[in-house]
Amino acid sequence: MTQLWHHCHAITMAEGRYSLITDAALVIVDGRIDWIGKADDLAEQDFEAIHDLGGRWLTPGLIDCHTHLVFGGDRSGEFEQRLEGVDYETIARQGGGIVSSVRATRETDFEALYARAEARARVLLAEGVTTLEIKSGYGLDLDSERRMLQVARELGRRLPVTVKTTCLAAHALPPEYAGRSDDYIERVCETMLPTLAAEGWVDAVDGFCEGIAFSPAQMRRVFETARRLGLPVKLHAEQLSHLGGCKLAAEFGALSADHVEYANDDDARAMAASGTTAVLLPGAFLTLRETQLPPIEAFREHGVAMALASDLNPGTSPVLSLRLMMNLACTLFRLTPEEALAGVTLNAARALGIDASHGSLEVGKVADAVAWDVTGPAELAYWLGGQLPGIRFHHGEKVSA
Ligand SMILES: N=CN[C@@H](CCC(=O)O)C(=O)O
Ligand SMILES: [Zn+2]
Repeated sequence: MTQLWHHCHAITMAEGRYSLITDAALVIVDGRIDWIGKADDLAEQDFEAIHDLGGRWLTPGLIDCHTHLVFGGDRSGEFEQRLEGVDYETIARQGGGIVSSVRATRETDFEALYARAEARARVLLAEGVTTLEIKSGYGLDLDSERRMLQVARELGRRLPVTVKTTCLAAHALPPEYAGRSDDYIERVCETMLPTLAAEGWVDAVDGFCEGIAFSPAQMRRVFETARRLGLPVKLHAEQLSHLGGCKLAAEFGALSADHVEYANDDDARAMAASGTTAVLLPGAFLTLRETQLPPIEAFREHGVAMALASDLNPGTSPVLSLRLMMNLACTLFRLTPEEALAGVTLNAARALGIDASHGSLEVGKVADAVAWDVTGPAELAYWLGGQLPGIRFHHGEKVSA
């Protein structure tokens, strides 16, 4: 089907910059952008559908490239503990944290997991998200990890959103492997990843490289397995300390290294050389009251693409707003509003390995877009989250939340 979208100002985000086209028009053919430019330059032609965007500002659809939005239970009790001064690592070492979400998720059946995840996803979609990355990592056994990934895939089937799944079996040590982390990594590499990959549930592989999770050597084993399976990798790296996760990610050509508060100039050089995107997660930074800022200047200096994501999870980032992350990235990390918008569009697409087809309003890319009722692009980072009025398109289809 051939559509005309006109009467708008297009913020294309080509090359990660606004690359603004005022009084723009787009021709959409079968859900992809076939032409984009000044409306005055568009040749006369017939269209099956015409959308007058009423002078709104049109951006690429927002991409949340790091979420754990499938999980059972909640961790509000931990929130109270942290307010009483018990830190995240201590709670994890006491058997709480991720493992408490594992217990709750293992006890939750598919339909209940799906219902809770759908409710969270709908809030993000209402804010303008058109692509979601969703991780496993609260199952930590084959059946529960599979169920999480199946819920993620089902969200992409039932909702107007593109879902990319990531297997995060190397998220934490399950209770039944207490004191035997190498044995668990063996189980992940020899059984869980090959099985879940062969069944088609996995688009990428992730891990948590941290003192309270897995070592660089253990993550190396997981990455070698992912490489053998032909799967791209990403890594929760340098979140609470500097262990060398960013360098390992860069060595394996990872799509992204995420959190990266404790990354340094050397890490930035290595990530720039490997094309690894830095995924900044200000929701976790704020929730944990972290004080170590990610090396933003080093990322800028070495040309490391910076993405932003909600990191929606019950422990470190119980947040239901990607646009709030844009504001926090500006306010806490001093990104510019333009960098923040690139962080949730083209750079987020890079972090998922889909920037050939997503993340900017350019010919050949999917027609995922939002026509915002704002006075200009800076407003998208200015308002602290919440649903701004606008029209959302997914693959060229006008969709409600
Ligand atoms: N750090 C590791 N994983 C999540 C937290 C998971 C949890 O606490 O439930 C994160 O990205 O912050
Ligand atoms: Zn995470």
